[in-house]
Amino acid sequence: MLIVLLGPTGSGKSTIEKKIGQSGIHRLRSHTTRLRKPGESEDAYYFVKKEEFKKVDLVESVLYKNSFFGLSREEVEIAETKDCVVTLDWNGAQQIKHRIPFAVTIFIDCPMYQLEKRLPIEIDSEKRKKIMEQVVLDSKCAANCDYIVRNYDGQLDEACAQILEICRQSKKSD
Ligand SMILES: Nc1ncnc2c1ncn2[C@@H]1O[C@H](COP(=O)(O)OP(=O)(O)OP(=O)(O)O)[C@@H](O)[C@H]1O
Ligand SMILES: Nc1nc2c(ncn2[C@@H]2O[C@H](COP(=O)(O)O)[C@@H](O)[C@H]2O)c(=O)[nH]1
Repeated sequence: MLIVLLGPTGSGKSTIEKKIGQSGIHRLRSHTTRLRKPGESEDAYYFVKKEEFKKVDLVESVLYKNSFFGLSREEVEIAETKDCVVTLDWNGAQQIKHRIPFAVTIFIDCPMYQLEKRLPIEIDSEKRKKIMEQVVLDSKCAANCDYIVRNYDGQLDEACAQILEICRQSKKSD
């Protein structure tokens, strides 16, 4: 079973991945050529050089902000026997939907004003404006996802419970 999370920055995708991980949902690890961000955990991705990335057997890949991201066949195969979650952009999610019939896409929804409040305080107004413009673009894919789950402020437990329920129902209908 493979759950693919999508949603704008700050909607809570990594927080949800961690929380549903406590219920036994395994997080798949993507490869990327981007550098590790300060404070980012070492296992957030397989951080690799472009030459190495090109050699990986990938099920899907995208070029995003000058860096490559992709999910390897080896990672996807884990989802054949285990309940798994991965966060992808819309382009990658479409590729996965074509190739992995049991993948379920879930858009994580949050109101704009809450997303803006969740942005780190040090981000200046110019950058905030750009990020929020991208939020509008990223939100357009919601209607094409299999499910939309609200992760409004204070509703993390409810959001995770809904995702676990979707996982249960999807396995039943397989
Ligand atoms: N239900 C919620 N209520 C309040 N705060 C939340 C909730 N869910 C997540 N947050 C907070 O919102 C912030 C952004 O969450 P997170 O990093 O999980 O988002 P994301 O979608 O993974 O973002 P990005 O795409 O930028 O990596 C974090 O500070 C997190 O603690
Ligand atoms: N198509 C894919 N998109 C991916 C993958 N791993 C992450 N992502 C998406 O890339 C951007 C940037 O991520 P960040 O860690 O730099 O914030 C974000 O939209 C992720 O959802 C992947 O394997 N394939």
